[in-house]
Amino acid sequence: MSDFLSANLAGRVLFAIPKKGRLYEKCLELLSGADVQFTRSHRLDVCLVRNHNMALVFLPAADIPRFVGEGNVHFGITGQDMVAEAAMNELVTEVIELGFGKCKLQVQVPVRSGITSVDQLAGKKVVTSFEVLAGRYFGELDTRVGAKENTVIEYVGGSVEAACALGLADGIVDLVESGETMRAAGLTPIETLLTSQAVLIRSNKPVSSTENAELIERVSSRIAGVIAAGKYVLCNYNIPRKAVDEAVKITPGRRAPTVSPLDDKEWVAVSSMVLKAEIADVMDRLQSAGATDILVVALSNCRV
Ligand SMILES: Nc1ncnc2c1ncn2[C@@H]1O[C@H](COP(=O)(O)OP(=O)(O)OP(=O)(O)O)[C@@H](O)[C@H]1O
Ligand SMILES: O=P(O)(O)OC[C@H]1O[C@H](OP(=O)(O)OP(=O)(O)O)[C@H](O)[C@@H]1O
Repeated sequence: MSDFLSANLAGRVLFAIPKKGRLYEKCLELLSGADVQFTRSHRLDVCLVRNHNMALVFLPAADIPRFVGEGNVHFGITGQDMVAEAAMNELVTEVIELGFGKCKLQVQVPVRSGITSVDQLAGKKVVTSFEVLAGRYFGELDTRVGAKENTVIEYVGGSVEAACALGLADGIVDLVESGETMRAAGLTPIETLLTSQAVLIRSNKPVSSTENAELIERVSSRIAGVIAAGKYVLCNYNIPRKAVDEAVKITPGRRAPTVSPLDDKEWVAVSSMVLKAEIADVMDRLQSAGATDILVVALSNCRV
């Protein structure tokens, strides 16, 4: 790290971001939505934030839980799977589930192996990048089934799905999202160890100054706003006054909908936040209740 950087890091809030991989682009979108301004120079994994007393530290997603848990950085974004694998659940607090990087950690075996239950893997060989979680899981399994020999857990850093075909393993423990990688490798899932998504975590160690504690709070709250904006739309419509009670039940909003008078005494205008995933159904029900001019507006940001 340059002398300039180390001198300027002192006293700043440190925020860890995955340096590449599945979560990287989404994290950049979040930082932009939260107006965290920075320029990442080509070779550097630390950069100063221009508009806050903060620096970003770009780290492998797997290392972020430990850095946050041990208090080397104040907060960060990583996967729940990484927090569990690093055994850092007690040392960090999950502040926000971010809704991306969703996947499952599954035990998989070759379709042609005929294995249908994890019990059949006891005493055999399992390859994984999640040696802690897999080790704990198969350790308990070995005890439960009274295996004569312990299941062997072998670590590989990537391309785990190739292990069975290469004769290295009887089964693997790996992440699955669409299932494409698993199917292409001729594998099938027989057990789910955990489900995961990206999370904002903060260290349980105390923050040295009130200003820094407030800054962590402010940036977390901005990120929560960006995430909420992605989940909700704003639904505006006109409805006869006599039907407004029914309409409000359909669009109760987060706290309560805004109901405003119109120039026509018999009608009111309603504005309410609605979950994006439910909007089509909500529009159908509003129409049946007598609503007209139903407009749905995307939110680019919000504070909830
Ligand atoms: N296929 C996937 N779909 C969704 N999320 C995933 C998927 N694979 C991994 N993730 C999530 O993204 C996190 C980071 O995974 P990724 O494979 O990008 O890590 P990495 O090993 O640091 O990057 P790289 O593979 O580029 O070295 C995982 O811990 C998991 O939470
Ligand atoms: O179910 P799918 O949608 O196919 O995704 C699963 C794949 O994604 C992850 O690997 P990634 O592509 O991140 O590369 P890696 O093997 O380098 O970790 C994971 O390890 C699987 O291989």
